[in-house]
Amino acid sequence: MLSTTPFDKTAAYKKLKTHHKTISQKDIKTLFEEDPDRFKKFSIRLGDIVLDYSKNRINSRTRSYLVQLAEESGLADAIEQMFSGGKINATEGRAVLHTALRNRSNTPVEVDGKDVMPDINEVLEKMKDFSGRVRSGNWKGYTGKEITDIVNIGIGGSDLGPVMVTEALKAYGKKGLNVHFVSNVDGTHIAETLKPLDPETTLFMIASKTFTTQETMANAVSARDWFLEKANDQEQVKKHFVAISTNRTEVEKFGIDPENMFGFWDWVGGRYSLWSAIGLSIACFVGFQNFEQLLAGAHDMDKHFRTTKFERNIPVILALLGVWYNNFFNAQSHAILPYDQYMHRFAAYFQQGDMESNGKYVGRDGQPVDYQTGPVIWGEPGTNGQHAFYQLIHQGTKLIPCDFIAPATSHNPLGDHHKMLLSNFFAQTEALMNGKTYDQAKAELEAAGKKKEEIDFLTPFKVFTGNKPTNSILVKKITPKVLGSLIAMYEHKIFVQGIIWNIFSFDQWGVELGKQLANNIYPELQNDWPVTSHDSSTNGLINQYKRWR
Ligand SMILES: O=P(O)(O)OC[C@H]1O[C@@](O)(CO)[C@@H](O)[C@@H]1O
Repeated sequence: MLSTTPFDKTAAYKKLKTHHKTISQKDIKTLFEEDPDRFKKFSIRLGDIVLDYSKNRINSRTRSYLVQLAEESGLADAIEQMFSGGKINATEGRAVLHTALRNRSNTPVEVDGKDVMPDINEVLEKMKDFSGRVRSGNWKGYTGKEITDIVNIGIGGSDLGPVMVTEALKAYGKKGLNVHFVSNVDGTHIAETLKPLDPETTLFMIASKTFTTQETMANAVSARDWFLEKANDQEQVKKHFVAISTNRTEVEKFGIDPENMFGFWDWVGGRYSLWSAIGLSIACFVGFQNFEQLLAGAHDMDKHFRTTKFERNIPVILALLGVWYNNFFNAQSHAILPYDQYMHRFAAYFQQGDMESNGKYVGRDGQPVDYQTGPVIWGEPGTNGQHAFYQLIHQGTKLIPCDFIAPATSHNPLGDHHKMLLSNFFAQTEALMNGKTYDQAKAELEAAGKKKEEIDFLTPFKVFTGNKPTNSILVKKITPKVLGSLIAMYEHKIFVQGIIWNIFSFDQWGVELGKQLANNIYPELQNDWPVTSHDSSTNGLINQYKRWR
């Protein structure tokens, strides 16, 4: 198990506490006035990605103390333990090796003394063959027709990654091959999805690491019923159902041909699994070569993360800035704002990635921590967010550090749209930093010819305090490779923060209690008798439901 000094017991923490008192007296605009060359000092270029973190409440001293915090937290060892298959998921006794799934260097990675790369490559070959057959039309349905629609049935990490990536890479999708995603146990989700589809040309991918998740199994049974209603022959299931899981026994019990099973391993966390066979819908949609580019991009970021000194290390810098605001400025959330409509599910993906990893209150020593851990992650694409919640980010009372992400080139170069989009991308971080002073607001109202009493009344509402921290991540274009690097960048940011907060980032015991209680209530809903087994609120709600249904 990793031995690290608890966060608030490090020497760096004490230095940062003292430093915070002085640096927080200066706003970011002043820091730029003192050192106009900040962009050069506080930006990092990695291939087609530039991270500009100069619009933050930091100077070189802040950065050096934050880097010291990372060093004191044992980060260097922790990184090596992860990449080399150490069982750092201690409460489940597992390694954490999503990095092996995209280890395009193919260097050996051992788990329990066995190199896992041959198994990984075998599954990749199977994915390549299968996706090639589906895309070429060689995989036929039970009436001999080609597949036109793929339905991925899964939830959490067995859904969010494929959804996000197939949306972000829609420009690479194969015409005539549609992907759909069913996750919610709410019957509406599968009912609405299947309405326009034809069982003869629909292929279901049942994606579930455990193959026991209630929502996924319920949806899988309903999908099979829908299919058999028309096919009316159990024998035909194997032409329209494949399974993606670690649980062969449950896959066979469901009735899916083991030949049609794409396996992965317990050292792949659900929220880190899109690189595994869980990415089969991605490979079918964008083609296996583009899926390999996605892996290659992530591998580039892995190599950067594993070999670059912390002050020039993109995931480490992002993680340390997050700790700076989370733990020294009491920011409760972090916004991810992609200025790219195809990336509209990117923030949602990292709601699970970040909050299921670092939404923990018990430290690695088994004791409750006495400091803040994982932030709330949220966000929407720009420019939509500007018309929804930027009011609060600009003039609210809460500090919300934001990551702005944008591609220099669009997949849809239509007129001046992209220039308009990027003008907003550049302007927002400038506005959040500089704000607008009282005198500037007043002068604008005077120039607009407003009367004195109106100016005196309105001016305070038009003042922007500024000094709102942002990171800008500018990429050349959202390609499979760049996207792979961006996803891995945030994965490693999450990892670094978990090490610094001295928590276990790769289990998710917090999702169990709700499931357990739902399993107790579900049988109570099978009849009309009033329930009395819960508190008055739960009893009251269940009994009102029974009266209404
Ligand atoms: O892939 P599966 O085993 O069906 O789990 C689905 C999701 O359920 C969880 O909430 C764990 O129970 C997520 O961690 C996971 O991604």
